[in-house]
Amino acid sequence: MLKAVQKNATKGDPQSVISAIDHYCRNKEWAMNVGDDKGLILDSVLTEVNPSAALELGTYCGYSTVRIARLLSPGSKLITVEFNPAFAAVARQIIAYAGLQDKVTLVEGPSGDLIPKLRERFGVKSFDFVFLDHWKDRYLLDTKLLEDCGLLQKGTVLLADNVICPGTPEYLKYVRSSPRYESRYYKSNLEYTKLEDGLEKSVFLG
Ligand SMILES: CCNc1ncnc2c1ncn2[C@@H]1O[C@H](/C=C/CNC(=O)c2cc(-c3ccc(F)cc3)cc(O)c2O)[C@@H](O)[C@H]1O
Ligand SMILES: [Mg+2]
Repeated sequence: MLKAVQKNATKGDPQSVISAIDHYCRNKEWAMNVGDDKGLILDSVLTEVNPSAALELGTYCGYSTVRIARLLSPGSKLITVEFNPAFAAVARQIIAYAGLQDKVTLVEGPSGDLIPKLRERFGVKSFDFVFLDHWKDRYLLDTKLLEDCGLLQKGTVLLADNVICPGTPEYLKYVRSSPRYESRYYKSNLEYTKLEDGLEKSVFLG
């Protein structure tokens, strides 16, 4: 994937990096990026929120990191968390190739350990936007951790990938039944396939 970006994308042009990855994953080797269909929903929710502090759980190769960072207003920041050093190394190169390294802080380590340290280490008061795309059975735990650490504020938008496939049943149940969230499902399809998948947008009500 990294080679495909370096070969086919234009340095400093995030859209060309996104297109190169999508082309590679459609034609050469499938990969678990949020992809272009769900990516358009991510783009529209992000543009609507226009966050000054955004968090991504599960960088993987940095595809959604680039999608998010390219739409951030000047001075806004994205913190992305990845615990696999090999994926983090690839993501750093893809983010840099897109020219977005100044907007993105990639933190290596498990989200469970890092979330409680984000305030002291990065001066984050709270997040306006959180993209969840890491292990599906950790969405709920980490959402509760973000609540407990006071990193969510009234109006914070959580956007969760894969709520249908592979699925995040306990997370969905929580955000859809909790009085502290206003939740909505965006139907789409699993990246680079015709299978159904979707994103769940949940607004924290405080
Ligand atoms: C331990 C929890 N904390 C974590 N802290 C930091 N990074 C974490 C964490 N978990 C996982 N990660 C990282 O996030 C990424 C994991 C993503 C998991 N995603 C999926 O399993 C996934 C899987 C599919 C999928 C769908 C259909 C299939 F047939 C096969 C796969 C589609 C997707 O869009 C997916 O996001 C990796 O880079 C991993 O190293
Ligand atoms: Mg995903």
